[in-house]
Amino acid sequence: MLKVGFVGWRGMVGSVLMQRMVEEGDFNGIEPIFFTTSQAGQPGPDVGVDVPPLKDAFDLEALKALDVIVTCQGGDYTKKVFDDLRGGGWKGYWIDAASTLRMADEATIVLDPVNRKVIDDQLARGAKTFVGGNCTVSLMMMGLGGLFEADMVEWMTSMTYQAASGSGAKHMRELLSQMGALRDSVSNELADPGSAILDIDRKVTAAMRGGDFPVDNFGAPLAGSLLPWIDSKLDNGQSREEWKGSVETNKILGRQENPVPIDGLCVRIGAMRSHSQAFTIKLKQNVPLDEIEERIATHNDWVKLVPNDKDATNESLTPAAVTGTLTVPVGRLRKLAMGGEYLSAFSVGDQLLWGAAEPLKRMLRILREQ
Ligand SMILES: NC(=O)C1=CN([C@@H]2O[C@H](COP(=O)(O)OP(=O)(O)OC[C@H]3O[C@@H](n4cnc5c(N)ncnc54)[C@H](OP(=O)(O)O)[C@@H]3O)[C@@H](O)[C@H]2O)C=CC1
Ligand SMILES: N[C@@H](CC(=O)OP(=O)(O)O)C(=O)O
Repeated sequence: MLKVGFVGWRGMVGSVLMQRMVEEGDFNGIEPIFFTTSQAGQPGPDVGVDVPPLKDAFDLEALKALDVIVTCQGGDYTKKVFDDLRGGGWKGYWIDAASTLRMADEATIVLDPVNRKVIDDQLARGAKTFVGGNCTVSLMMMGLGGLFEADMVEWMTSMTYQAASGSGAKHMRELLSQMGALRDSVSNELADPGSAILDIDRKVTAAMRGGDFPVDNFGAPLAGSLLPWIDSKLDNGQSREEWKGSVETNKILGRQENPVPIDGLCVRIGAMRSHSQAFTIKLKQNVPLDEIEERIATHNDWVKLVPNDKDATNESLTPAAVTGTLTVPVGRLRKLAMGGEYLSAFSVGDQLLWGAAEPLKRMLRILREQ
């Protein structure tokens, strides 16, 4: 039986992973051992099978006894532990949600509905390090995988609308606090249907700019606004999140030699945990729309085509509709005014499911099936 260590299981991504593994009976047939950076010795979580008390996540000897380590603890933990473990001769499988190792030669980015062949090839070569992709990248690939599979894409832009959860639990709470503060700033006016909307707007704007508006985590108002920068700045003016769109997509596809150019702007908006993206896709050829739709819809079991009309779009192609589900709707598909090779598309996906936990859960299954 595989001895599998879980680190970061009580964080936001880890909790979603635990929930999905329990739902699908994934703790049966493995020996799970839970680790912590702060609660060693306390009882482990209830996952439907007996588990020992929590072990110290920095105890290299305890980690070395494992066949597989699954970590959702974050990049700092990976940096602290991974090299020492490998340097100490550990040859087990490392499955990680953090970005730290993604672009390392030894690492394979996992998204098996899209790149199962790449994963299998890497396993056959003896690869042991598997990392979940960036959330916007994984969600884009789940939606548009059919176009990449058919090698139809010459280049693509992705303009993102990313949820607060991508920054962590504290940011989700802050977004709600900001929403509450805006509402509270005009509660009297809202109770009076005759109050002037421009007065409401003025007060809300003043509240948003006020010194006591809660911005400790985002550093600026998000509720009632947006933030067109995610992560750090690179020398070429891209944000790191924008850079990942190209390098990670091409690595997932195993196309580092002949990459598809992908670029765009990444924007934080006031959604809770589903990321949305608008795409402009330059096709290699003027392919009819029905063939494009067929390619997209049949690529995997989770992508769902949404007809390009208002009711269907507002019903199915929104964070409100998608959050908490594995469905990745793709809609707003139409040829753009620039010509028959220019396609628009819009997709939405739960950032904690396909964007983070689900690819890791499935990678563990792949290892078990070997
Ligand atoms: N692939 C992707 O797209 C994504 C990847 N990530 C990655 O996952 C990592 C973890 O992210 P996330 O889950 O948001 O991190 P969290 O901050 O929710 O959790 C990280 C750790 O914080 C500790 N912790 C301290 N207090 C609490 C508390 N009250 N509740 C729960 N945990 C607590 C836990 O460690 P302990 O038990 O040891 O104290 C936990 O494992 C990120 O750093 C990132 O690298 C995140 C989002 C998307
Ligand atoms: N950066 C993403 C979330 C994330 O954790 O990405 P990564 O796994 O690439 O660091 C966001 O803010 O929405």
